Amino acid sequence: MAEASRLFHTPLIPISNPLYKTISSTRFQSQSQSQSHPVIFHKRSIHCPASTTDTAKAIVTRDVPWGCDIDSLENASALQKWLSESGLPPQKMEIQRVEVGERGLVALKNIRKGEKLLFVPPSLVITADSEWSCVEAGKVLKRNSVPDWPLLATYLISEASVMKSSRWSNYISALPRQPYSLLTRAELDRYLEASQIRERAIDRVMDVVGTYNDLRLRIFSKYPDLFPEEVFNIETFKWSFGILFSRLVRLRSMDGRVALVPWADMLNHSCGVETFLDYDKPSKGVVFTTDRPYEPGEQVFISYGKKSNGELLLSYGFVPKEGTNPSDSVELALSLKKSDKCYEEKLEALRNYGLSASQCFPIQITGWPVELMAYAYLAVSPPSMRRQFKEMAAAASNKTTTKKDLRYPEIEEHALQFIVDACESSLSKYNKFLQASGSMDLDVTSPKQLNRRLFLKQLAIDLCNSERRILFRAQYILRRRLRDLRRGELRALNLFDGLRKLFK
Ligand SMILES: C[S@@+](CC[C@H](N)C(=O)[O-])C[C@H]1O[C@@H](n2cnc3c(N)ncnc32)[C@H](O)[C@@H]1O
Repeated sequence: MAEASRLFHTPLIPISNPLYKTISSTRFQSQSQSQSHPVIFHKRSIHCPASTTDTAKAIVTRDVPWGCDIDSLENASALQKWLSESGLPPQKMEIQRVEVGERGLVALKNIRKGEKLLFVPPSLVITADSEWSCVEAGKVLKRNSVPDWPLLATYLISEASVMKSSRWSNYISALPRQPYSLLTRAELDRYLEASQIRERAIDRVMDVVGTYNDLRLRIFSKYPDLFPEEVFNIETFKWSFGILFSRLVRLRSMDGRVALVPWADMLNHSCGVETFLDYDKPSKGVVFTTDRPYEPGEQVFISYGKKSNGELLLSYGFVPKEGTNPSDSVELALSLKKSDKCYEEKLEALRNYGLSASQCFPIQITGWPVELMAYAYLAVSPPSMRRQFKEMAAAASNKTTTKKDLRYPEIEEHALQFIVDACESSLSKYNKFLQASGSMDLDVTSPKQLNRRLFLKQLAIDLCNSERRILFRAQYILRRRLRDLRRGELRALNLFDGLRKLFK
């Protein structure tokens, strides 16, 4: 099984470091649509006293290049040229406009299965140890032990702000100006209303906002010459975090370091391949090994990991075609009923195993986890079964190794019906969203905003359809089980009746 090379579940801020604890209470003021538009800085000097290059001391007098439109190939060609001049060996692929993923790497020659490709040298890889154009800014962040993610996010902004003086300027210019991997709160409310992935997306935005606020409070405000607010602000942080979410990789053979790997990050994801990026010690470069052959003209893919469509949307801003992702799953929320006579007892049992009164379980097209059934048993069990609450809660938790596959025939029908009802209620949200999406207001003034909205709307519809499909399937299987169970009970009843009559 290919392990995900990409790392996007890492907490942005290690909890152990109190300085960078997430501010979970951070409130959003609707960060609004402007988030995704290039931020333009005028005539603001960044005082960069110990910079390595003369030009890095430069005064920022022009607009900062915050990437490009993702369908523009001009910047991608400049990137390709710069990379080969900077030590990237000759490649069997080049950046082209592609059908899947806008820009991607396309085979120029026959590529065999099992062939190693790329060989990006460490000198062309961006890590937390990369040199800063503004040396002093880097020193301040390191002195404050800023973890890798926020450090790299600040690094990207800092390098972008010195434009051509940064050695990464060709790379930064080719990055997308509008990463779709970090949506605004308003967008999440509007488009992800039906999906449970919305909660995770909100947490992610909160983490980014919290991280920025911490950095601002504890570092940026103390060094305004190094980190002027016109440059280091929440809009630019959302941009840089959006880039990190969709492009950062964890290189397992480089001690698990997280890195931006120019060129390699032009590879798009396919659910049909299992190969991923890693550092290759013998060749001293970042490579991947193909798991299928490619002909000239074919787009070459890697795997971003075994992720559901919702997770792919969350981190990368795309949804694979319906039915093409074998790792797809949907979160189904189950809740204890407040009217349950044993509500408090059940809740206590759940809490003892780190669960709560409302819990999500992943459902796949092939089935659901045993923990979901255990939770359903607990939710429907009558007071007479209170002695079993503890074992049910334990089995509902994935943190224990106790017997999971519990069966309580006396309440099985109830438990199955309970899950069917949860599917029903979830499906009605999807149906409502899909019905409403036809009349969704897309009346915006700027064409760029309109593009973004249309794009997000389509993503939301695709996600809804794929999640709904899994729920329909689960509901179908559950209903069949219920029918069989009821038929079995009826047959047993008839048999019992027949025997009674016989003995009369
Ligand atoms: C690591 S980058 C890959 C290069 C990217 N296509 C570019 O032009 O910069 C990841 C981004 O590529 C796009 N992408 C990757 N795989 C995709 C796919 N299977 N379908 C649609 N978009 C994809 C998404 O926008 C994602 O955020």
